[in-house]
Amino acid sequence: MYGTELQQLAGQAFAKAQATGNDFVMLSDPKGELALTDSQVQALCHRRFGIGGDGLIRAIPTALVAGYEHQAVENPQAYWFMDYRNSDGTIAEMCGNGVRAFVHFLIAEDLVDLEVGQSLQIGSRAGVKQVTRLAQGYAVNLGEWGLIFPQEAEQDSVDSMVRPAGWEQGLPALSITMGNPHTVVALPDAKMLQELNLLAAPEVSPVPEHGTNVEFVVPAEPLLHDGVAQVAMRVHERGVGETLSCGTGACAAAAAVRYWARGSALINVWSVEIPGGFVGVEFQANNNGGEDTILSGPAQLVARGVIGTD
Ligand SMILES: N[C@@H](CCC[C@H](N)C(=O)O)C(=O)O
Repeated sequence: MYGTELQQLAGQAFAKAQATGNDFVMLSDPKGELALTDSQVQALCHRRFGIGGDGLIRAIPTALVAGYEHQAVENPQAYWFMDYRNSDGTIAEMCGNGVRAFVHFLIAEDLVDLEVGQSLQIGSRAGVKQVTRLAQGYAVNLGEWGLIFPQEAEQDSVDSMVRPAGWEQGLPALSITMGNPHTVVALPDAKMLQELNLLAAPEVSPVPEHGTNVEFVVPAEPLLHDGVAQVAMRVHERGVGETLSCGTGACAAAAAVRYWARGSALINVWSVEIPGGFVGVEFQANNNGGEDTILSGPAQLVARGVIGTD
């Protein structure tokens, strides 16, 4: 299985990275020569027949990405573009864990020089994002979050229904864009979150135009610990299945719980526990009257190698 696809890529150097257990095959393509097919991505991400990963990220100069060259013109600092693919080969607009892993990879490959405290601009399908290197990990400004169905949500705080596999009834949900789509559902307790079957995709109605990632959240009681709001989350990702973490999903989860509680004082600093660890989420008012979302967390390179089919 996938022998042909791997053969076609034989000799290509790769790295493997993870960020809170969300793992990626990383490829460097400085001349824009690697036009990967869906089945090549599936082969590389396959956990038995390939390298294994929730997704694949190709580092390519922004100026060479068809349809996104303007990002390099408007923002010459955004030299590198994060070309993200889900493990099934589909393209996603953004990956919050992936962009941290991406910058870590660029540093490790000597493609950029970035000291702690310095920031870098990264081209992506969701626009140019600023990533800052922290003493431990990275923080990325993912830009403005938004409601996918604003009219419905504003009437009711509920705009969709989600039915997890094996459940008779659906649960109320809120669909949020972080550049990519998310549908967030609150569960009453941690036991229910733990027992949830996420092997099959939950049923979402209505489905946002380009599909959705589904996050299940349990807010801590009390919500605040030392001024930080705490939630636990599990996710079923579009194009992947259940993963140990989803950075944009953590931001959407915090944004949804915050939206549901908007009658009381808004909390801006959140900690999201996922099966792969913890990420931080911060909301900051921006100049457009909206709110930017800043995601922070670790990233690590776990291996380097060369694709081969001997
Ligand atoms: N795991 C990522 C999100 C990856 C893309 C997602 N599966 C989609 O299709 O939108 C993250 O950390 O944000």
